[in-house]
Amino acid sequence: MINDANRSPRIVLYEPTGSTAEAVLKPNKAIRGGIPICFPQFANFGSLEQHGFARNKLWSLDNDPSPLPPANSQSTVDLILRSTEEDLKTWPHRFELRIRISVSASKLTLIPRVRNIDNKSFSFMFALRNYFSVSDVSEVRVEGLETLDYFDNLMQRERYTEQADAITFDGEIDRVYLSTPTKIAIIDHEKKRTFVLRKEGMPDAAVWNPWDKKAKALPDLGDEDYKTMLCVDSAAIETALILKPCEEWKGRQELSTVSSSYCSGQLDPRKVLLAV
Ligand SMILES: O=P(O)(O)OC[C@H]1O[C@@H](O)[C@H](O)[C@@H](O)[C@@H]1O
Repeated sequence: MINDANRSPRIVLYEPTGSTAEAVLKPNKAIRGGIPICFPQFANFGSLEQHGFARNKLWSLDNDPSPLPPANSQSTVDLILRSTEEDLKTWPHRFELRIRISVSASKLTLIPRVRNIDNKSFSFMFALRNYFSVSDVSEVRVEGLETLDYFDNLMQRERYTEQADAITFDGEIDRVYLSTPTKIAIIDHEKKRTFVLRKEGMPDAAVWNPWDKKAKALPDLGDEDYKTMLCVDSAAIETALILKPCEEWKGRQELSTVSSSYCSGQLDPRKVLLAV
């Protein structure tokens, strides 16, 4: 961990072959990018602030990530967020939210965990909001969500069934795809690059792009930036996760990229992993 020129703490993960990942720790405001963590609520699906309070908090280094083994390499970091007295006023449940972040030459792995340290059960939603950098969103296809049901947040959360062979983008999108497979591919034709998202414990996938009008209304997004971004989240939204006292929930997400040799229709995890 280092302090930058503005004295903000930064966590930088290094991996021997040269990959890096960096997080800037600033209180009270989520970054429009990276992987903000939505907890204990997704979007406005409840009475808390949009996407819950966790993404706006300053996390700490977690020195006791048990039962995971201690992280003993420069490419892994464990972070923790504990409920504060202030949080308890709006969400009266004592929790520990942990995340292990590991970077390697071929993938970024996130292991989120939530532990109930209260004396009564609680339920929550969870999402890893992945901001993918793409060359041109109107040339991107997302595979793995076809034929699935989704809630359309642009249509008062009405439920629809996806009819397209793959998801493509020509306007604002704000959906939660339900009970998705564990692998989703985000295929960037122009960059000849495919992101492969593999997830466990988070059955849903939210897809968001604000498009031109909403991008203009977002103060922290440039007017044209919607063209080069796409959010595809690993999420548990439709069925809230429930924890009894002392119980812990654990999810897992792996992000990797493969080159353009990975084409539509090859969503076979073994092929994808061997090609990395
Ligand atoms: O601007 P935020 O809080 O990061 O959220 C972006 C969008 O995220 C979507 O998932 C929500 O359904 C939208 O309502 C929201 O506008």
